[in-house]
Amino acid sequence: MSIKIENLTYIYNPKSPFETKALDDVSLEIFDGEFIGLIGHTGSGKSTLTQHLNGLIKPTSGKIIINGLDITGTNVKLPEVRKKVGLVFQYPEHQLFEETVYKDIAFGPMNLGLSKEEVEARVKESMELVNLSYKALKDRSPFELSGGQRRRVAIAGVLAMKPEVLILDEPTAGLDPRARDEILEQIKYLHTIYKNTVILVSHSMEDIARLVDRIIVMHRGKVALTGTPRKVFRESATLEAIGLGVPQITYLMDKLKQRGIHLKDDILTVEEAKEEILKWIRGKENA
Ligand SMILES: Nc1ncnc2c1ncn2[C@@H]1O[C@H](COP(=O)(O)OP(=O)(O)OP(=O)(O)O)[C@@H](O)[C@H]1O
Repeated sequence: MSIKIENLTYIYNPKSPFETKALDDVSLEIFDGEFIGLIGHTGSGKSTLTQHLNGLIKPTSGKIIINGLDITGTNVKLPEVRKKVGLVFQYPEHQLFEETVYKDIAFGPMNLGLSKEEVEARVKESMELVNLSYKALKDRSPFELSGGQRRRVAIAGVLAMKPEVLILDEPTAGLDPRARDEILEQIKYLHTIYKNTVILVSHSMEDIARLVDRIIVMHRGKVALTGTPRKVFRESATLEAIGLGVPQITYLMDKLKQRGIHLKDDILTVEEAKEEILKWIRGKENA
């Protein structure tokens, strides 16, 4: 599914002393099957933007067109939009409410009016996708599980709806590094098998650089930069000016360049850096 955002502005508490312009004339396009990383400082407008994409918030002005349909129009059926655009909120486990893992994950598909068998198949499949054992956990209370497992249950609940657009707002916030890496790898895996459109919101360049096709950087309610991770990381001065660091490896490569050691320009991972540095050493030895 493709998403087109045209001149989107959103103001919280308009015409009051608490008025805040959270989005300021944002225009951008997200293509079918893209894996997007939406990055920005706290308060830059990321959550406000994502909540517009399934109609949770109506724009102050501007349009959101999903697969050709303007979802800000008056006669649009928002439940239909929400079947297609799944949003995993920040700390989604706070919204778990059923007494068993099964019931929680089944809640969305049941509301779609699917048969009992289809609901069960979807619960099983989505639990497998987030690496939760169906057999061992389906009858447990979500509240007995670890933080990482509860997060997975909440993500599985959205996956069970089979959304064509999957939006995850800081899905790893508050998790330990291992749980964070596992969840990010699973999201990447999901995208490779389903080829759906994925928007992953994050504070951290480091976390998402390896995963996404394109990064959109938000700053004070506007799009500050957009492009492939390699292209965006070349803008290290702009990123630093808005208080977003580049991955450590990019920083290190910049420092080497300043000392006259010119390696490939757009290194993203430690493996690539290792290869380039070894190549450089071999070049020196043979010189
Ligand atoms: N419910 C609300 N009422 C009033 N102002 C709000 C509300 N939600 C967000 N804002 C303000 O809108 C601006 C954008 O906030 P938003 O939550 O969209 O940013 P964000 O980039 O998602 O931040 P974070 O990374 O902390 O989630 C901020 O100035 C924020 O204080």
